[in-house]
Amino acid sequence: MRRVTLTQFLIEQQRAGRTSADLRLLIEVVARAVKAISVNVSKGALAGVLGEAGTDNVQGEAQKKLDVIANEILLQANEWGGHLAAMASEEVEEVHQIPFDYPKGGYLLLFDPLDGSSNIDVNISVGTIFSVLRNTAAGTEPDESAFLQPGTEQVAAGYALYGPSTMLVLTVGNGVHGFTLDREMGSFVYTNPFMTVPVDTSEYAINASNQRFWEAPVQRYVAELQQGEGGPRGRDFNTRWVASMVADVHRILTRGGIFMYPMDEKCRAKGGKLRLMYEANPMAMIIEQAGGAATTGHQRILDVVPQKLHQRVPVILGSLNEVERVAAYHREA
Ligand SMILES: O=P(O)(O)OC[C@H]1O[C@](O)(COP(=O)(O)O)[C@@H](O)[C@@H]1O
Ligand SMILES: [Mg+2]
Ligand SMILES: [Mg+2]
Repeated sequence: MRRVTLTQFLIEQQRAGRTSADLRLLIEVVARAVKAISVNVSKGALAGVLGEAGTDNVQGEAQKKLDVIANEILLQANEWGGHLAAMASEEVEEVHQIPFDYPKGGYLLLFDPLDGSSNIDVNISVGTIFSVLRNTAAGTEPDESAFLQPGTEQVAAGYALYGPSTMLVLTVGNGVHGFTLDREMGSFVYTNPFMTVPVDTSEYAINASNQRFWEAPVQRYVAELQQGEGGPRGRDFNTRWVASMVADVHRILTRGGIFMYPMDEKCRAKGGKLRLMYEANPMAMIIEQAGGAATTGHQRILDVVPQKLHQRVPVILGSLNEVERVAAYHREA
């Protein structure tokens, strides 16, 4: 099979009028930053990048060294790129402006620089998640309100998975495409065209230790799965929980499944666990582009009108028929 690189794939998307030259170049800059993060992640203790950074982020979470390193790599690479009006990151409270003397562009980039932080020190797959919006705000320094666009307004979304191999999975609104990093060549090679999520599945992902905090619809749904063949579902279900959203979602994109971080009594005050703008929205766009579905339980995630940059939402996504069943249980409740 002819080896196609990410650059060639994006040029073909541009020729087909699916991306602008600026968006193509922006994605290339993100891909370069991902390669640098991948080098740091794969070096681990050899590069002294494991452990706590000794600082907290806007979420009040203790930052890992790699959270800070990955954030710096993405900020620096994209500041210089010339395709952005501004950026937002899980690790930075305010909107990150492009330095005044740097060229600016028409896009807004949002990212979770290191997803699955609790797995860094135990050498389990982690990732990076990103989302791209158009800058609709007038003026040179977009503020938070410029970013508060529903997920339907995303022009691109993607994630990097730092696992046994490093992969980049993205959509520009024309299906979902996977690329594997060829470390010798130093480039991403097109390995997974048009990834799709099977509509049915027998595999679910949820942090079961939160069961006592779940709402009735999720209690009911998971109880039925656990009853297996002898229960109302009439077949057995298996479970997986990596606790790195990127890794759990990648498994679902590869072989199907349902991922749930629903509303529960533990995270109700915060509105949920996962962040809308740089975790839920990009993953929802990818899953929908792959034929799956993504809901808060009560609403399609991509239709949520954001109120705050670091807002959290319940997330239920994956194989269409299972996600619709969970949404139906919420309607019935
Ligand atoms: O520790 P828990 O409750 O299982 O939560 C795991 C979830 O938290 C996250 O690690 C949150 O993301 P960050 O690591 O980027 O903060 C998700 O990747 C994952 O799905
Ligand atoms: Mg995350
Ligand atoms: Mg993170």
